[in-house]
Amino acid sequence: MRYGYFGPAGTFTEMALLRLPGVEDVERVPIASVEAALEAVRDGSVDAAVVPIENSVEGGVSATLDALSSGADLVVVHEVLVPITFVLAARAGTTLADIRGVGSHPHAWAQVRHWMGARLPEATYVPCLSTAAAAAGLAGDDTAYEAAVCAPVAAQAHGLQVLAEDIGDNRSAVTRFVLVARPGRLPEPTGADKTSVVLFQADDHPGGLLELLEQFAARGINLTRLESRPTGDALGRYCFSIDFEGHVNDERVGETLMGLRRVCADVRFLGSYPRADGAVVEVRPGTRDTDFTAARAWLRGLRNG
Ligand SMILES: O=C(O)C(=O)Cc1ccccc1
Repeated sequence: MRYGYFGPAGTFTEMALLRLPGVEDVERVPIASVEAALEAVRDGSVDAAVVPIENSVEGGVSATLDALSSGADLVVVHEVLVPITFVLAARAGTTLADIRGVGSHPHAWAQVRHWMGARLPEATYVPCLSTAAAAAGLAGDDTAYEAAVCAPVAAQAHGLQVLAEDIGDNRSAVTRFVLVARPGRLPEPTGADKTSVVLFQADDHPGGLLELLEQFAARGINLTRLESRPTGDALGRYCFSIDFEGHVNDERVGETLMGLRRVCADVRFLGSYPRADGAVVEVRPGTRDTDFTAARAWLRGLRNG
């Protein structure tokens, strides 16, 4: 098996990949952007790819959400949660006073803003493709920045000096990563599963979002993430990217998806997969599989007279 990941080596995404079960037998292929990593899955050059999707501080990773909601269908087959610790790294001999520019990934920069405001208020942010790419840049001598915000492993891998440790504004920051594959066999239901979809509505109308939410509420389904993303067609046109508890094989999830299919112009199914936190889904009274099958049998009886 070949797994692509948002690289180069030393990104937080590589750490997520290393936490996957059976990774010892997997060939790891670093790919410099999320879009290219997902495209490599689509064109078959890798079997699956790991990308960041959601951050407990910054919210959804737009590049991932947008690349999953357009183009050929892909599905999430696994999720991984990684606690994130940032360091400020620089070439040997650099002091805080020498730093004019700081290179990093936009999601990393957003999570160290307060630290930077307090300790390096004059420093300019230099956007880089990833935290590890920012660190790798410092291994050469021609960069528009003197320090990088990256993972401790990336600083170490490039022989950089760590000027400050644990500089994240929120010490309990966690990023959620997903393993994405071409549609095929679904992961088995475990009782602690999540399902992801992107919902497109035909038009903009009062109560449009409520109509979607009602489908979930009526079947006792708890949402774990809800984001609106521009469709790109026109200003004000949005789709909804949603994660919710349950597996597509659960009756209540199947009924919800059918309800959504009726009221949406398009429902893009992004997979059912085991939850990384293992939290068992609490099924509300009246929404168990047996409740749905009994209700269906009752209706069949009515129709048969
Ligand atoms: O740039 C990286 O190392 C990534 O994997 C993306 C990222 C950046 C910041 C927090 C979590 C993931």
